[in-house]
Amino acid sequence: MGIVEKIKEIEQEMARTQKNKATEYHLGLLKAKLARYRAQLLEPTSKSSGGGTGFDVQKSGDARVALIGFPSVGKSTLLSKTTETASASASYEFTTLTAIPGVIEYKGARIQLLDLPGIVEGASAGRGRGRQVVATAKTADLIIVMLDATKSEEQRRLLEIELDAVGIRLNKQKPDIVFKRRTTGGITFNCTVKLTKTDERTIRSILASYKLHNCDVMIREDITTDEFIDVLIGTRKYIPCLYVYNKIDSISLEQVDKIAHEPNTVVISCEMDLNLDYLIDEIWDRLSLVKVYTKKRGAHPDLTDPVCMRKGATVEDICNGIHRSLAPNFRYALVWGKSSKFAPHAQKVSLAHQVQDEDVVSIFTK
Ligand SMILES: Nc1nc2c(ncn2[C@@H]2O[C@H](COP(=O)(O)OP(=O)(O)OP(=O)(O)O)[C@@H](O)[C@H]2O)c(=O)[nH]1
Ligand SMILES: [K+]
Ligand SMILES: [Mg+2]
Repeated sequence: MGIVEKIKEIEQEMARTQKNKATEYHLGLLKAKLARYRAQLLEPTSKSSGGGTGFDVQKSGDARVALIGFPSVGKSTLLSKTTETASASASYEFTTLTAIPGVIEYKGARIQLLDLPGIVEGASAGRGRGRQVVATAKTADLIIVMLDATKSEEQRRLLEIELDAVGIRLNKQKPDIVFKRRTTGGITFNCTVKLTKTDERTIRSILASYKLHNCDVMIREDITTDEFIDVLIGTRKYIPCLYVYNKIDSISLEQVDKIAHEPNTVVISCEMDLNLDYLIDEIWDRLSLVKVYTKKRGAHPDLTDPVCMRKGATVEDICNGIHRSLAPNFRYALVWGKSSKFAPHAQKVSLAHQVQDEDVVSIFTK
């Protein structure tokens, strides 16, 4: 029996099994099995079997945003409207057949926007180019799930299922679990909160089913069985997501108003140029970018060419972004701005110092 059939079989068994306290343990085991088969299916061991990798587009700029959606929702139209790159758009489905990168320049950041082919239900299981599309989504810093405002709500859930199947967790934080493999010593299980959605027995049996007999598990959050499996598998990607409803020119004002109030949602019309500036501003926000100005000794800071970094970036990241010879020869840096302890004066800092938006940094080398 192939992996796909095995997956089907487990899914059927799970659907047959009633969800209650008595079956929780059994369902947990099935989930673990399912996750293992899915991982096998999606991460082929030999390169030649293909399918598991995304489109071969070089990452560029400060962050990557991927456009995911069904055919003809307006992905290419959005790329053409917001970047210098033109991507063919047409009323027929599957106009776009490959990944097309464009660049949004905004607040000193260069954001790569990736137009992708439309996907259909079952994309993650290898239908058409769908698998390549969802694999590419995994490389993004932000995913835009693009939807047609004139179509049913169902489309959103279907896309979420496809992304979930390749291990993408949208708008979720990595669960607060520390998991360490050991070579001896058995299983050490610690929990700092009361577990209401899973229990120690289920977790221990999942560990056993993965043949993990020596490890430390520390759980610091009221997690579900699925979340535990996610951390165990370790290849999950936690990516922020914006739901963008296009074509609001074709629905009523009441409908627009209702959609716009959903969380993580932006409503636009590419054709009528509605709300596109707001969308770009939201993209910038969700990427959690910070910009930092560099300053040479004795000179004014260079305000025309900021260095763009992800939130949490350190002085070391800045060094590496400028030139790889910088960090090895680093002596100290001076930082002005929000991250300086002595603001408005400078603070002398080391490589590990975390910068904040709009800081000015001077780097001193040996
Ligand atoms: N009414 C309306 N139509 C739009 C809007 N934006 C795009 N369209 C139309 O929707 C159709 C599909 O647009 P595309 O940009 O090709 O869509 P796509 O998502 O890239 O499609 P695929 O590449 O085939 O997956 C075209 O006929 C566009 O003119 C909009 O804001 N309102
Ligand atoms: K199209
Ligand atoms: Mg297209």
